[in-house]
Amino acid sequence: MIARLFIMFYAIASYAVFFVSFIWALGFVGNYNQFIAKSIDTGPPGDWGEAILIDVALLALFALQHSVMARPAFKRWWTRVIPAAAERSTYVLLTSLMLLLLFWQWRPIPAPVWQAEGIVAASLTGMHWLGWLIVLASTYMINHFDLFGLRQALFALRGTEAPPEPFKAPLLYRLVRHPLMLGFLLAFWATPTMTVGHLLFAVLNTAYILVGLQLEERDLIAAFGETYQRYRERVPMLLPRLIGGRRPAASETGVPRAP
Ligand SMILES: C[S@@+](CC[C@H](N)C(=O)[O-])C[C@H]1O[C@@H](n2cnc3c(N)ncnc32)[C@H](O)[C@@H]1O
Repeated sequence: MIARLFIMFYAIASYAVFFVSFIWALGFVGNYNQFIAKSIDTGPPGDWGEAILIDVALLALFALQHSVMARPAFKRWWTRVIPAAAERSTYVLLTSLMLLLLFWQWRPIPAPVWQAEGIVAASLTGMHWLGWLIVLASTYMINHFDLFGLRQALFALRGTEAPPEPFKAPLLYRLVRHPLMLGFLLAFWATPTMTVGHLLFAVLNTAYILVGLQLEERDLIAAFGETYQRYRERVPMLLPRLIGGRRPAASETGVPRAP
């Protein structure tokens, strides 16, 4: 019972660290210096070469941890070392710590790339916040409490193991297969003030998201098989179809097409 309570406490503590990193992420990317200690463009402009080297290293470190620890093979090995119920919380905790390190150590390159004014600036700020809203909403469409390890800890507290989450495609997941990542892309790119440092952050994160999604989809196909394959054929990856879209083939729906 003590061990189960400890896992629950660990899951809540990891969630609290995630919460801090998420709030800092909002302030970091949006440059809200009045609320947070350091944002993407704050700090004295230093040497570009050194800044690029450090920023790329920080993002690479985050990408490595975030992708390696998400793979099923790593999880199988890792859950021989730590309790299965604490695996997701550990992932959340280490990811959040990596993000805090990145925000803290990020070197700004504040040279401007674009500066929007008036209605364009307001629209970009609106799209930026829409992106964050999509990120948060998407976690609830999958299962917020499972993604952040709280569900697994709660099951452990009751003395059972959480069953794996089934395939889901509600709401935004009917428009694109990865709304959460689409939200991040909006939040990173839609800004009235784009600097060289911010552009580096947006470009590298976009590349990482595109590579990460290949790995995630490989795992999703292994987990959900034919169901995910059909979903993949029917629903675009990141950009929603604006009008109509392709009619699903009979093989995708199981229902013969009307002539
Ligand atoms: C951080 S979430 C990102 C989900 C998705 N890539 C997105 O951008 O909206 C990653 C987790 O969601 C799960 N996942 C992704 N798509 C799913 C789906 N359609 N149904 C159930 N789980 C899904 C993956 O297995 C993974 O554990």
